[in-house]
Amino acid sequence: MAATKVQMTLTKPVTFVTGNAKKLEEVKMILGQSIPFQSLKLDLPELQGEPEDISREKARLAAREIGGPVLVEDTCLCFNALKGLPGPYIKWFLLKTGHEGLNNLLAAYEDKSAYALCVFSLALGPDSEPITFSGRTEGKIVPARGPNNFGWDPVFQPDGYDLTFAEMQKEEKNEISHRRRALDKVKAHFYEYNYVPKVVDSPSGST
Ligand SMILES: O=P(O)(O)OP(=O)(O)OP(=O)(O)OC[C@H]1O[C@@H](n2cnc3c(O)ncnc32)[C@H](O)[C@@H]1O
Ligand SMILES: [Mg+2]
Repeated sequence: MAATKVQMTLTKPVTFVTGNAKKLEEVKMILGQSIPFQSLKLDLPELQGEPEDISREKARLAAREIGGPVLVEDTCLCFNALKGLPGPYIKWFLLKTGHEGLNNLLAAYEDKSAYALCVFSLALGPDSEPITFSGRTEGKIVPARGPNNFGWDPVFQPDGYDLTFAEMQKEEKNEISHRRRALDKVKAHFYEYNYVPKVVDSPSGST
């Protein structure tokens, strides 16, 4: 028996709202042609709370601003020794204390393990409840290595690699990153609900 699929045609293209050009660059590289989207540079408020709640609220604010379907994301860098902090507050910690300060935060602890967490939220409009998609990459905090052109990339070394995110080729980071893992879920959602026709990643055997 054929499975019934919910069909939700989007009347307007999705707008990815972010104030961060580097995020946008990675989202474009990761999504390629799979999900058509437009982008808008807008600095949304830095909210407090649990990562999913922050991301969801960000989407509500963005959808109100745009009046149509939006995608936003919030990124956390979580230190296990600090029970997940700085987490969603990493932007300010990085800004105020720099890469060295992030290392110093862990000076009193043996455990340097950390994880990068990216939470995307999709809101189909100002009155729709946003849906979240999380991606996580495990690693550790190390003294900065590599080019300093995207946030905390120089101090994050993913598990199983000798390179920090900053030392990796972009393609390599995008294969294993928190952002990639979250976007795989976003893509699956778009395909499942037929927002867009599936043009890539066809399951083997299908045409
Ligand atoms: O407008 P938005 O999308 O919120 O962009 P933002 O720069 O304010 O981003 P966040 O609020 O999510 O804060 C996350 C912080 O972590 C940084 N960041 C985000 N993703 C990163 C990544 O993949 N590698 C390194 N740093 C990253 C980013 O530059 C911020 O300082
Ligand atoms: Mg932000």
